[in-house]
Amino acid sequence: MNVLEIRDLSVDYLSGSGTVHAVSGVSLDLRRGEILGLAGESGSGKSTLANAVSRLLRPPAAITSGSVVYHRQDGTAVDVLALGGNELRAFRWKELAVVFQSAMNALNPVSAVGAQIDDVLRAHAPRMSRAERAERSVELLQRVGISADRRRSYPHELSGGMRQRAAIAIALALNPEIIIMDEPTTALDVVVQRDILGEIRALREEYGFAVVFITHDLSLLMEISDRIAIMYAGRVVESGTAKGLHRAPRHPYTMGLLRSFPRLRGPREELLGIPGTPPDLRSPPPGCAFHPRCGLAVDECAVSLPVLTPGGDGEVACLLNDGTGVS
Ligand SMILES: Nc1ncnc2c1ncn2[C@@H]1O[C@H](COP(=O)(O)OP(=O)(O)OP(=O)(O)O)[C@@H](O)[C@H]1O
Repeated sequence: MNVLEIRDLSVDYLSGSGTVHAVSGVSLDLRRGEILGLAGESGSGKSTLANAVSRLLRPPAAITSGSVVYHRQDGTAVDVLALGGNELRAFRWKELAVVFQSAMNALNPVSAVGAQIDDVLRAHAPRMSRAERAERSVELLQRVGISADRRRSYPHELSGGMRQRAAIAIALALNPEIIIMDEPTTALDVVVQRDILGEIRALREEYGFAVVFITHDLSLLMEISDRIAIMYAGRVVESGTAKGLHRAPRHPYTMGLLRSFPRLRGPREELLGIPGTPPDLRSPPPGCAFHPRCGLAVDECAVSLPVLTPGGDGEVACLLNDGTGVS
């Protein structure tokens, strides 16, 4: 059962030096209660996609095609891109909340964290009494591992990990169905990062929300996600279960990403990385955008744009995917 359906979504940035095709024809499903990881190098369009879905895009960004449909528990479908005014305000927080990379930027520096939860509740749950809001703020902070007495702390008085936890508590305030997390742990050290990943999974079990978790670190995504979609140059090039992608990646780019990050568990391996740099999205290479960097490319890769076709336990867009995997 899908909670969100993205179809053929394209987003451009209109700039003086040319149009940046940041997201091109992306179709993705988010299932109710799952953690969907979105991976890809910097500039692959992950944040643009997330911002389009959460309606946070600002000019010069423009959605040039596609649709985003949100399915409520009661069966009604919401055309997210058509929401405006009060409907959009209600959609954010109540149905979809976002946690950004830098909690310092997302949190209000001049307001205590408890008060910030209170603000969200006051704006979006007007029937709650002051006492109920205070109780809920403490409960949420405690739930993410922040003691009740820290509710009067300002963001700068908290560690990076605590700030990120506070941002998660605020996102949880109205019990949304979807939480989008854009690099929520990137700035944190590995131990804190792992604690928070564990916490997110536990919260998901408890509250049942679905998560879109964005990071460039594929090995980290393997730890937390149920399914993963890999983006390259604005397109999804492979998707599958975390287990499937880990065991048998099919797209040469996925293989490269897997070799680019140290695994959080398991034996040490040599990190190889991916040669070359991501393409300029004002004029991406013809055919498969990855072909100039791909060690397995054949002549046709420079000509034909591969479409997503079933592969492994998901889909892959690679001409070399013949159903048995690239070897
Ligand atoms: N305001 C903007 N104006 C023009 N181009 C932009 C703007 N914002 C992003 N882009 C371009 O859009 C493309 C996608 O960027 P986006 O931030 O979505 O990628 P990302 O995968 O989230 O990268 P990162 O991990 O660095 O956040 C990049 O080529 C980027 O340079």
